[in-house]
Amino acid sequence: MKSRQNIFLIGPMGVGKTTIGRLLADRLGRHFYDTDRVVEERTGADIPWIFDVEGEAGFRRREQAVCAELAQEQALVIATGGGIVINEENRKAIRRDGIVIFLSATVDQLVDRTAKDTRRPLLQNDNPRNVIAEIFETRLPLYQELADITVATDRSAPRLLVNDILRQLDQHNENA
Ligand SMILES: Nc1ncnc2c1ncn2[C@@H]1O[C@H](COP(=O)(O)OP(=O)(O)OP(=O)(O)O)[C@@H](O)[C@H]1O
Ligand SMILES: O=C(O)C1=C[C@@H](O)[C@@H](O)[C@H](O)C1
Ligand SMILES: [Mg+2]
Repeated sequence: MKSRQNIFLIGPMGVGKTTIGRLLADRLGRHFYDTDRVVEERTGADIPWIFDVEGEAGFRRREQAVCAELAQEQALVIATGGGIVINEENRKAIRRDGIVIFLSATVDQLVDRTAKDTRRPLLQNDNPRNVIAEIFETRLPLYQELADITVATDRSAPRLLVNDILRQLDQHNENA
Protein backbone atom coordinates (compact mmCIF):
# COMPACT_ATOMS: atom_id res chain seq x y z
CA MET A 1 0.00 0.00 0.00
CA LYS A 2 2.06 2.99 -1.16
CA SER A 3 -0.77 5.53 -1.18
CA ARG A 4 -0.83 7.99 1.77
CA GLN A 5 -4.60 8.34 1.57
CA ASN A 6 -6.55 7.75 4.74
CA ILE A 7 -8.57 4.55 4.83
CA PHE A 8 -12.07 5.01 6.28
CA LEU A 9 -14.20 2.09 7.43
CA ILE A 10 -17.92 2.82 7.25
CA GLY A 11 -21.01 0.71 7.94
CA PRO A 12 -23.74 0.06 10.48
CA MET A 13 -23.41 -0.39 14.24
CA GLY A 14 -21.84 -3.70 15.15
CA VAL A 15 -20.61 -4.61 11.67
CA GLY A 16 -16.97 -4.73 12.83
CA LYS A 17 -15.45 -1.38 11.84
CA THR A 18 -13.47 -1.06 15.06
CA THR A 19 -12.35 -4.68 15.17
CA ILE A 20 -11.30 -4.84 11.53
CA GLY A 21 -9.91 -1.32 11.45
CA ARG A 22 -7.50 -2.09 14.28
CA LEU A 23 -6.28 -5.29 12.59
CA LEU A 24 -5.95 -3.57 9.22
CA ALA A 25 -3.90 -0.73 10.73
CA ASP A 26 -1.56 -3.29 12.34
CA ARG A 27 -1.06 -5.10 9.05
CA LEU A 28 -0.34 -1.83 7.20
CA GLY A 29 1.84 -0.38 9.98
CA ARG A 30 -0.46 2.64 10.15
CA HIS A 31 -1.93 4.58 13.05
CA PHE A 32 -5.49 3.66 13.96
CA TYR A 33 -8.25 6.00 15.10
CA ASP A 34 -11.87 5.34 15.96
CA THR A 35 -14.06 8.45 15.69
CA ASP A 36 -16.28 7.26 18.58
CA ARG A 37 -13.27 6.92 20.89
CA VAL A 38 -11.79 10.27 19.80
CA VAL A 39 -15.14 11.98 20.48
CA GLU A 40 -15.13 10.42 23.96
CA GLU A 41 -11.53 11.50 24.62
CA ARG A 42 -12.16 15.08 23.49
CA THR A 43 -15.33 15.28 25.60
CA GLY A 44 -13.97 13.52 28.66
CA ALA A 45 -17.19 11.48 28.79
CA ASP A 46 -18.60 8.40 27.11
CA ILE A 47 -21.16 8.27 24.30
CA PRO A 48 -24.16 7.39 26.50
CA TRP A 49 -23.36 10.46 28.67
CA ILE A 50 -23.10 12.71 25.57
CA PHE A 51 -26.48 11.47 24.27
CA ASP A 52 -28.06 11.94 27.72
CA VAL A 53 -26.76 15.43 28.32
CA GLU A 54 -26.41 16.94 24.84
CA GLY A 55 -28.79 14.76 22.84
CA GLU A 56 -27.96 13.12 19.52
CA ALA A 57 -27.45 16.60 18.02
CA GLY A 58 -24.64 17.30 20.48
CA PHE A 59 -22.97 14.01 19.64
CA ARG A 60 -23.25 14.71 15.89
CA ARG A 61 -21.58 18.13 16.31
CA ARG A 62 -18.70 16.55 18.15
CA GLU A 63 -18.48 13.74 15.59
CA GLN A 64 -18.31 16.24 12.73
CA ALA A 65 -15.44 18.13 14.38
CA VAL A 66 -13.50 14.90 14.86
CA CYS A 67 -14.19 13.74 11.30
CA ALA A 68 -12.90 17.03 9.86
CA GLU A 69 -9.79 16.89 12.06
CA LEU A 70 -8.85 13.29 11.18
CA ALA A 71 -9.58 13.76 7.47
CA GLN A 72 -6.79 16.36 7.36
CA GLU A 73 -4.20 13.83 8.46
CA GLN A 74 -2.57 11.30 6.15
CA ALA A 75 -2.08 7.55 6.06
CA LEU A 76 -4.44 6.75 8.93
CA VAL A 77 -6.89 3.89 9.27
CA ILE A 78 -10.09 5.39 10.64
CA ALA A 79 -13.04 3.39 11.98
CA THR A 80 -16.08 5.66 11.95
CA GLY A 81 -19.26 5.73 14.00
CA GLY A 82 -22.19 4.03 12.27
CA GLY A 83 -24.01 7.33 11.70
CA ILE A 84 -21.12 9.39 10.33
CA VAL A 85 -22.55 9.24 6.79
CA ILE A 86 -25.79 11.07 7.64
CA ASN A 87 -23.92 14.38 7.73
CA GLU A 88 -23.06 15.84 4.33
CA GLU A 89 -19.93 17.64 5.57
CA ASN A 90 -18.63 14.31 6.85
CA ARG A 91 -19.33 12.64 3.51
CA LYS A 92 -17.42 15.42 1.70
CA ALA A 93 -14.47 15.20 4.09
CA ILE A 94 -14.28 11.42 3.77
CA ARG A 95 -14.56 11.46 -0.01
CA ARG A 96 -12.05 14.30 -0.46
CA ASP A 97 -9.03 12.30 0.52
CA GLY A 98 -10.06 8.86 1.57
CA ILE A 99 -10.29 5.31 0.38
CA VAL A 100 -13.60 4.09 1.75
CA ILE A 101 -14.33 0.53 2.80
CA PHE A 102 -17.97 -0.28 3.42
CA LEU A 103 -18.49 -3.25 5.73
CA SER A 104 -21.90 -4.86 5.41
CA ALA A 105 -23.75 -7.66 7.22
CA THR A 106 -27.27 -9.03 7.48
CA VAL A 107 -29.61 -7.47 10.03
CA ASP A 108 -29.58 -10.77 11.99
CA GLN A 109 -25.81 -10.59 12.31
CA LEU A 110 -25.94 -6.96 13.39
CA VAL A 111 -28.53 -7.81 16.05
CA ASP A 112 -26.32 -10.64 17.35
CA ARG A 113 -23.17 -8.54 17.39
CA THR A 114 -24.74 -5.63 19.25
CA ALA A 115 -26.93 -7.65 21.66
CA LYS A 116 -24.70 -7.69 24.73
CA ASP A 117 -23.31 -4.21 24.47
CA THR A 118 -25.14 -1.32 26.19
CA ARG A 119 -22.87 1.45 24.89
CA ARG A 120 -25.00 2.27 21.84
CA PRO A 121 -27.75 4.70 22.98
CA LEU A 122 -29.83 4.32 19.80
CA LEU A 123 -30.29 0.62 20.61
CA GLN A 124 -31.37 1.03 24.25
CA ASN A 125 -35.08 0.44 23.66
CA ASP A 126 -37.64 -2.38 23.46
CA ASN A 127 -37.01 -3.33 19.87
CA PRO A 128 -33.37 -2.88 18.86
CA ARG A 129 -33.91 -5.21 15.90
CA ASN A 130 -36.42 -2.79 14.31
CA VAL A 131 -34.10 0.14 14.93
CA ILE A 132 -31.15 -1.67 13.35
CA ALA A 133 -33.23 -2.68 10.32
CA GLU A 134 -34.66 0.82 9.83
CA ILE A 135 -31.36 2.61 10.29
CA PHE A 136 -29.59 0.24 7.92
CA GLU A 137 -32.21 0.72 5.22
CA THR A 138 -32.08 4.52 5.48
CA ARG A 139 -28.31 4.71 5.47
CA LEU A 140 -27.56 2.01 2.90
CA PRO A 141 -27.63 4.37 -0.14
CA LEU A 142 -25.20 6.69 1.67
CA TYR A 143 -22.80 3.87 2.52
CA GLN A 144 -22.98 2.62 -1.08
CA GLU A 145 -22.46 6.07 -2.55
CA LEU A 146 -19.23 6.54 -0.59
CA ALA A 147 -17.78 3.05 -0.92
CA ASP A 148 -14.69 2.30 -3.00
CA ILE A 149 -14.59 -1.25 -1.68
CA THR A 150 -17.49 -3.25 -0.22
CA VAL A 151 -16.91 -6.26 2.02
CA ALA A 152 -19.61 -8.64 3.29
CA THR A 153 -18.63 -9.65 6.80
CA ASP A 154 -21.20 -12.39 7.43
CA ARG A 155 -19.22 -15.49 6.71
CA SER A 156 -15.63 -14.77 7.66
CA ALA A 157 -13.68 -13.99 10.78
CA PRO A 158 -12.07 -10.54 11.06
CA ARG A 159 -8.53 -11.79 10.26
CA LEU A 160 -9.66 -13.37 6.99
CA LEU A 161 -11.62 -10.28 6.08
CA VAL A 162 -8.49 -8.20 6.54
CA ASN A 163 -6.62 -10.42 4.04
CA ASP A 164 -9.43 -9.85 1.56
CA ILE A 165 -9.39 -6.08 2.19
CA LEU A 166 -5.60 -5.92 1.66
CA ARG A 167 -6.00 -7.64 -1.73
CA GLN A 168 -8.78 -5.29 -2.74
CA LEU A 169 -6.79 -2.24 -1.63
CA ASP A 170 -3.88 -3.33 -3.86
CA GLN A 171 -6.24 -3.72 -6.80
CA HIS A 172 -7.88 -0.39 -6.07
CA ASN A 173 -4.49 1.36 -6.04
CA GLU A 174 -3.34 -0.34 -9.25
CA ASN A 175 -6.48 0.94 -10.97
CA ALA A 176 -6.24 4.45 -9.48
N1 LIG B 1 -16.49 -10.76 11.06
C1 LIG B 1 -17.01 -10.89 12.29
N2 LIG B 1 -17.58 -12.06 12.65
C2 LIG B 1 -18.12 -12.21 13.90
N3 LIG B 1 -18.13 -11.26 14.85
C3 LIG B 1 -17.58 -10.08 14.54
C4 LIG B 1 -17.00 -9.83 13.26
N4 LIG B 1 -16.51 -8.56 13.26
C5 LIG B 1 -16.80 -8.04 14.48
N5 LIG B 1 -17.42 -8.95 15.25
C6 LIG B 1 -17.90 -8.74 16.65
O1 LIG B 1 -19.02 -7.86 16.57
C7 LIG B 1 -19.02 -6.95 17.68
C8 LIG B 1 -19.07 -5.52 17.16
O2 LIG B 1 -17.84 -5.19 16.50
P1 LIG B 1 -17.29 -3.69 16.44
O3 LIG B 1 -17.39 -3.04 17.78
O4 LIG B 1 -15.94 -3.78 15.80
O5 LIG B 1 -18.36 -3.01 15.47
P2 LIG B 1 -18.45 -1.49 14.99
O6 LIG B 1 -18.81 -1.55 13.55
O7 LIG B 1 -17.21 -0.76 15.36
O8 LIG B 1 -19.70 -0.91 15.83
P3 LIG B 1 -20.06 0.66 16.19
O9 LIG B 1 -20.55 1.34 14.95
O10 LIG B 1 -21.16 0.59 17.20
O11 LIG B 1 -18.81 1.28 16.73
C9 LIG B 1 -17.76 -7.27 18.50
O12 LIG B 1 -18.14 -8.11 19.56
C10 LIG B 1 -16.85 -8.01 17.52
O13 LIG B 1 -16.02 -8.92 18.17
O1 LIG C 1 -25.19 4.29 14.14
C1 LIG C 1 -25.11 5.29 14.91
O2 LIG C 1 -25.82 6.29 14.75
C2 LIG C 1 -24.12 5.26 16.01
C3 LIG C 1 -23.10 4.32 15.98
C4 LIG C 1 -22.04 4.25 16.99
O3 LIG C 1 -20.82 3.92 16.34
C5 LIG C 1 -21.90 5.58 17.75
O4 LIG C 1 -21.34 6.56 16.91
C6 LIG C 1 -23.23 6.04 18.26
O5 LIG C 1 -23.70 5.08 19.17
C7 LIG C 1 -24.25 6.26 17.11
MG1 LIG D 1 -16.88 0.99 16.43
